[in-house]
Order: sequence, then structure tokens, then C-alpha cells
Amino acid sequence: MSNVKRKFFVAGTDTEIGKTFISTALIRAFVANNLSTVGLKPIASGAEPVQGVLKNDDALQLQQASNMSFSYSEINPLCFEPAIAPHIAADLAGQTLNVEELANRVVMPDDADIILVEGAGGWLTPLNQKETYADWVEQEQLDVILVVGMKLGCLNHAMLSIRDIQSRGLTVKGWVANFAQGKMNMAEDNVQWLKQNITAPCLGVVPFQDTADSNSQDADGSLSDNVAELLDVSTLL
Ligand SMILES: Nc1ncnc2c1ncn2[C@@H]1O[C@H](COP(=O)(O)OP(=O)(O)OP(=O)(O)O)[C@@H](O)[C@H]1O
Ligand SMILES: C[C@H](N)[C@H](N)CCCCCC(=O)O
Ligand SMILES: [Mg+2]
Repeated sequence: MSNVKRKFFVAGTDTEIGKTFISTALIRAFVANNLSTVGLKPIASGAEPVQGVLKNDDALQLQQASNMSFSYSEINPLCFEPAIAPHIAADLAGQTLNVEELANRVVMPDDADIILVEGAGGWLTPLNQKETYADWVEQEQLDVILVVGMKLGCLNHAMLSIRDIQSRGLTVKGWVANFAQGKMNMAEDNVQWLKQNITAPCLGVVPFQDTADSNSQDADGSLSDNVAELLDVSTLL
């Protein structure tokens, strides 16, 4: 029998807005609550060979933040080298992505308290000409955490994402305002508007972290732990 308490899908308003950055911090926050937690990145595009095996940095960061031990291919079963839309990367590799394939390849461990799944790109990233990643999330009935990349245009992106998530009968359990790109003009007013217009709890507002270096992987985990302190996961448990 499965003991999994919660399964979350971390969606973003776009690519490169901090889904991995916030996911690793959420994992650390769950770990700090003594919960057995694993982060999965089922589909990754953008990978380099490590001793002959393609590995993606997001998946490695999630693996490192988790307190459960799983092999790389369990964390990231579908990995493609070019950093492009996954369905195109799959096509170039002579493979096809679809909801059924994803359902077969993603193994959700029974003994985890928390399974956190990071998506790829924004909410409606395609798997093929007809299906999107969101179709799989809907099939799996995952609860959604939305990372809003704070920049001009994000109010529209956030509300469109939430509208589609809810139209599928899925729940946005919480959202995070993440300043991945540094300062934003009238930042407070934008966060305030989101707080007033998103019914789900704001789990935290994460300022730009000067210490974040895209070339490093937060080797000792201290950055993720610091960001975790800015997040309130109590409403998720
Ligand atoms: N609050 C922040 N402060 C400083 N840097 C940040 C912050 N959030 C994200 N970043 C940096 O921005 C870059 C993009 O973040 P991240 O890789 O988490 O995006 P993503 O949404 O997961 O992208 P993808 O769609 O490729 O999975 C990374 O270099 C990350 O370290
Ligand atoms: C390569 C990139 N960093 C992400 N992993 C994938 C982004 C997919 C974007 C798809 C789209 O155009 O909406
Ligand atoms: Mg990522």
C-alpha cells in the first residue's frame, strides 16, 4: 500500500523563472519537517554526458536536495541533450513523448512522504502535436504549486496558467513569487496584485539571491536551505 502523503507538480509561468531553484528549496523545507522527500524531473531537455550518460542539471539538483536515494534514471527517465522544447528534442532523438509513455516511465515511490515533480518550461509545454505535459498532470491528479517568475508580463502568465490548471479540476495548492531576474519595477505592487487575485496561499516571496551562481550547483545545499526559510510549507502538509 502506498504511504505517499502528498504529490506536487511544480509548474512555472515560463521556462528559466526558478522552478528548480524553488523546487530544491521546497524539498529542503519538507526535509526540515522530517518528511521523506524525493524530487523528480521526468522530462529534461538540456543535458551533458557524464561518464557517457546524459545528465541534466535540474535532475541532479533535485537528487541532491532529496533525502531519499534514487538512481539518476529514476529521477529523470527521459533526458535529451539539446536545450530546446522537449517534444522537438525527443523527435531529434528518434523518440516520441506522450502521456502514456510518461505514465509508464515515471515511477512514484510508495515509501515517500512527499513526491515533488518539476515540469519543463511553462504549464502547457507540449509532449507532441496533440498532448501537453498538463494532460499527464491531470491524469495523475497531482496538486500544483506555481512558481511565478516576477517580471513584466507575469501577471497575465500567472492568471492564464491558473485558469487552465483549475479548468482541469486540479488545485493550485500554493504559489511562490520568485525574483529570478533581480529587481523589478514596482515589485511590491505586482506581488500585492497577485496576492489579491490568486486564491491559493502565497508560500513565499523570494528576492534575487546574489549568491546564486548558475555555474555552481549549490554544492553544500546552504543556498537551498536559506531559500527554504523564506517558504512556508505548513499549508501544504
Ligand atoms: N531568486 C533567485 N535569485 C537568484 N537567482 C535565481 C533565483 N531564482 C532562480 N535563479 C537562477 O535563475 C536561473 C533559472 O532558474 P531555474 O533553473 O530554477 O529555472 P527553471 O524554471 O527551473 O528553468 P527550466 O524551465 O529550464 O527548468 C538559474 O540560474 C537560477 O539559479
Ligand atoms: C530547455 C529549457 N530550459 C526547458 N528545459 C524546456 C523549455 C520548453 C519550452 C517550450 C515552449 O516553448 O513553451
Ligand atoms: Mg528547471
